[in-house]
Amino acid sequence: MIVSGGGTGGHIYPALALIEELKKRGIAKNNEILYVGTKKGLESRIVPDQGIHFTTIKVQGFKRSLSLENFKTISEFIQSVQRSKKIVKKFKPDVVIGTGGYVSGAVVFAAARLHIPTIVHEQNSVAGVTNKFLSHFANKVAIAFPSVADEFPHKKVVMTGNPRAQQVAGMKPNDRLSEFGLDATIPTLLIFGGSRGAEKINQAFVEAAPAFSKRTYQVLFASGQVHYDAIQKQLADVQLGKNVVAVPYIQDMPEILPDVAAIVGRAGATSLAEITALGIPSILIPSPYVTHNHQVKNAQSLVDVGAAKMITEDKLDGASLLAAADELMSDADARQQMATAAKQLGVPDASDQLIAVMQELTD
Ligand SMILES: CC(=O)N[C@H]1[C@@H](OP(=O)(O)OP(=O)(O)OC[C@H]2O[C@@H](n3ccc(=O)[nH]c3=O)[C@H](O)[C@@H]2O)O[C@H](CO)[C@@H](O)[C@@H]1O
Repeated sequence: MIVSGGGTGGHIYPALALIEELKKRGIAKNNEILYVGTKKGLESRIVPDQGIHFTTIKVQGFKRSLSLENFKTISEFIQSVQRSKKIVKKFKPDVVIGTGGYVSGAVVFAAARLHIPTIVHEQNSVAGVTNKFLSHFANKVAIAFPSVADEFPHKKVVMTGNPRAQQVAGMKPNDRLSEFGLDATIPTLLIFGGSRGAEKINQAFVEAAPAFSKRTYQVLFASGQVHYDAIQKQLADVQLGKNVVAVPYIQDMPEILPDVAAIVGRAGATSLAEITALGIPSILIPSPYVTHNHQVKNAQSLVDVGAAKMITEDKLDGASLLAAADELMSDADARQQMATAAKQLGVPDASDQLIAVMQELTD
């Protein structure tokens, strides 16, 4: 199998979760799996760390408006398809799966041209540009939100959920918070802005940090790797309480999530798959910088059933973050109700469903 998806964690972790399940069930061995990404994307750090065979191609994203740069991009796309074809011909996979991001565009397109069975996985409630393009060539389009079905060729669509949901659904509380110097018996609020961090959320955290330090609940905050130095400088004059911990990135999120009482974060689709798989109450601050504002739609599906609260980014500052956090962390009953509502949206067998689609194509 060749897997390709990249740029941000939201496209990478579902692929890794699928790979983990395939290996666990003995369907594929490590040397039967190749991950194709880019050097620049987060995948070049995350995937090799997992011991998965990894190779890269060079790809560039399309600009929304027509520009000279686009011609360069088109020529690079053609080159990356050629390079992908070489990789596919050499590895000879039975199936190729794309989980989004520009890199998967080249790889899945190349495989489809070589008549290899292909699947694209769309995590979001609004179709990504790459997946929409690929849906014309791929054999199947696996989705995680029923509402996105209409954006793809009807006959190819299968609702599977997001494999990351199955990976976290089986996790139990295990006191991994102690590794951060926190006490797992005290309710803990996890704050992070998607896989790359979000400046506005980071800023609000810095403003609220002195007040968080006086609360009876704990706060674990991940700034995103690239923002960490700046955050440390800003926190230099703040006397952080023992109950507040700031880190650049949480490497092993599935191990941590069962121990957190609530989450403040973006509304990336893979984060939401985790939140609903485990039933974690959340305050969502959708990124306004994504295609067709899809994070608002992602978030709305949780808000509509009482599983989450939403703060729009323009209303976010230290005071509004603190007020929302205090409200949620002081009301265990409300958290329980939100947790129950969230869990009803979860798809804890998403990997099994996606594997069934793969097997159907390759049998
Ligand atoms: C800005 C952008 O383009 N965002 C998109 C991107 O988000 P992004 O890459 O932020 O994706 P998600 O929020 O969906 O997922 C983030 C993933 O990173 C993990 N994590 C995060 C922080 C950390 O410290 N450690 C860690 O492991 C989370 O547990 C989760 O598995 O892909 C998502 C899925 O297609 C889309 O819905 C988002 O709109």
